[in-house]
Amino acid sequence: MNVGVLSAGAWGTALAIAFAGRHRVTLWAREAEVVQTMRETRENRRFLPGYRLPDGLAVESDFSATVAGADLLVVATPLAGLRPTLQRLVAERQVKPLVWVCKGLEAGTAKLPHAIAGEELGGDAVYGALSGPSFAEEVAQGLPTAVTLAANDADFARDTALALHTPRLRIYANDDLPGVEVGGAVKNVLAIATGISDGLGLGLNARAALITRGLAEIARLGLALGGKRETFMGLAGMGDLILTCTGDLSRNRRVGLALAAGKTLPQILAELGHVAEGVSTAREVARLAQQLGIEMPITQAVDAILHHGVGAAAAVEQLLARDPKIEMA
Ligand SMILES: NC(=O)c1ccc[n+]([C@@H]2O[C@H](COP(=O)([O-])OP(=O)(O)OC[C@H]3O[C@@H](n4cnc5c(N)ncnc54)[C@H](O)[C@@H]3O)[C@@H](O)[C@H]2O)c1
Ligand SMILES: O=P(O)(O)OC[C@H](O)CO
Repeated sequence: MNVGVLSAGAWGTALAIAFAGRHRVTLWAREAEVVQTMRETRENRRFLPGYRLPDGLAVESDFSATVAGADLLVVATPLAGLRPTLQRLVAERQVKPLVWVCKGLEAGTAKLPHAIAGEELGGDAVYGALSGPSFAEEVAQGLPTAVTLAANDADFARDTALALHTPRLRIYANDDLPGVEVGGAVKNVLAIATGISDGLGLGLNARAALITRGLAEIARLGLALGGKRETFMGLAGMGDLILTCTGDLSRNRRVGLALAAGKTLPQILAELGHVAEGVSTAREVARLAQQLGIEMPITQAVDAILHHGVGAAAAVEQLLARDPKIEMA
C-alpha cells in the first residue's frame, strides 16, 4: 500500500519509519529546511533527531504529489492543523481514506477530531483516529508499542489496523471513535496536572490519586460525548493516561514540571519546540465540562493555572479543600 504521511513532526516521522517496514511511505513536510535536511542526512534533525529514516522512505515537499500517490493518508499534524489539512484535501478533490493521530479538542469550538472530519469531509468519507500510549522516540527505535485505531467504519478500522500492524507496533481495531478521542485529549491535561504535582514534590500517593481521579474525569466526559466505558479502561484511556502522566518523554508532563519550577507558559512553550496539546485542550475541556455540568476538578485546576493566572500551589490547595465525595459517583 502507498501511505502518505502529512507532516513530519516527531510523531509523523516516527510513524513513517515504522510503516516503511511494510509499505511504500512518503513523508511530507511543510518546512523546506526539514525536507532538505531529511533528504541530505536521512534524519529529521528538527523534530526527531537521532533516528535514521529507512532507505525506502520518500521525503516530499509537494503536498499534492504526496496525496495523489497515496492509498491511505496519515494526517500527523497537531489538532490545529487537522481542519486546514482536510480543507486542502477537499479543495484538491483528493479525499482519500485517512487516519489522524492528533489528540485534543479544537481551540474555540471544543470539537473532537471526528466532528471536524464530519464537517469537512461529509458522510461518505472513511476516516479514523490512531491513538494510545506511544512516545515517538520509542516507536522510532522499534520498541514494543500497542495502540488503537477507531474509525467511522468498522471494516476500515479492522482492515487498516491489520495493514499497518507490525509485531513492534501492534494496532488494535476499535469501534468507539468518540471514546478513543476523549481519552487521548484529556490525558494530556492530566499529564500537565501530574507534572505540576511531581514538580511541587507532592509525592507518589498524590500522583496515583491524580491518575485515578483523572480517569474518572475522562470517563465522565467521554460517556457524555458518546464514548463507551470499556474504552477508558483500554489503550486510548488508561494506557495513554499512565504513560503520559508518568513518562518524562511526555511534553505535556514536562509543561507541568516546568510550571511547578516557576517558569512562565510562553517561556515553557518556546523551550519545548514541539506541540503540547494539553495546553489549549485544558481550556476547551474546562469550558465544555462547565457547559455540560460535568464535574472535572483536576481539569478545571489545570485550566486555572494555565489560562487564568492561578498559582500552582494555590490550585492544589483548592483541590485539597474540596468536600469528600463517594468514590464511584
Ligand atoms: N510526539 C509523540 O510522541 C506523539 C505520540 C502520539 C500522538 N502525538 C500527537 O500527534 C500530533 C503531532 O505531534 P508531534 O509530536 O508530531 O508534534 P511536533 O510539534 O513534533 O510537530 C508538529 C508538526 O506538525 C506541523 N504542523 C504544525 N501546525 C501545522 C498546520 N497547521 N498544518 C500542517 N502542519 C502543521 C509542523 O510543521 C510539524 O511538522 C499531536 O496532536 C500529538 O499530541 C504525538
Ligand atoms: O509528549 P506528549 O505529552 O504529547 O504525549 C505523547 C503521546 O501522546 C503519548 O501517547
